[in-house]
Amino acid sequence: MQDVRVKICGLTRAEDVAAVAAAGAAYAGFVFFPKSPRNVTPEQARTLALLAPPGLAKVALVVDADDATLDAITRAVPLDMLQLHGHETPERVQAVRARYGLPVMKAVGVAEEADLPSIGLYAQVADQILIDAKPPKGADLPGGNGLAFDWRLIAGKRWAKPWMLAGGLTPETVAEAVAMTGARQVDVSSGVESAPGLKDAARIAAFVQAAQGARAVPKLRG
Ligand SMILES: O=C(O)c1ccccc1NCC(=O)[C@H](O)[C@H](O)COP(=O)(O)O
Repeated sequence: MQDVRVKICGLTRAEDVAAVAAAGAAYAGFVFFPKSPRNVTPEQARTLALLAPPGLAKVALVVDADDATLDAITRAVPLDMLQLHGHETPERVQAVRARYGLPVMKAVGVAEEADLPSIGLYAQVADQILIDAKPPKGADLPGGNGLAFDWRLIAGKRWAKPWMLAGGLTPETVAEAVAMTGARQVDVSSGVESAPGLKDAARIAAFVQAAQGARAVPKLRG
């Protein structure tokens, strides 16, 4: 069975890229959201992306970004994927895929059973789905809040596209999350930081090691 693939999101410094590459993560995420402590400009992201070794996929995370914003990001940064983390409609997902020719991962927030149909809906149009915890009402950030959802909601579920589990994961919990949900890909931000926006190389290494050592044992639901 293949290793669980890991995405470390919200890199802001050259040493973060080095730590993510050294740990063996599959994806490096850059956040373009001014209110975030992890926000980077297209120029900063370009500098960081150019440090990534071959095999480390560079992902730009945007929130309800218009074409002008995406034009600026995609022109500046060598990217492998776009992550749409706002209220983008399925039509907008299709339009972004067509305009930029990059795979698109759509984030879907989950807090209860009623949130699950959206995953199937977006799986029809996106290349990947990020299944994340729904942000609390009034939160400043639509993601990256370090909050987990009840993993039992998705245990044993299958979707038509590859998906990634996110939300409040840590080096200490990721193995249990993988075992419970059957995730083959996981995404983390707060759980590998020493302070908001400050990535911790030791926690990144511990997270990747724990994720890759985990084995999915999904419980099938009736
Ligand atoms: O990380 C941010 O600051 C952020 C800002 C705006 C939208 C999304 C954001 N992060 C989303 C991510 O991809 C996170 O990795 C994911 O939500 C999990 O975050 P965490 O619970 O902190 O591990």
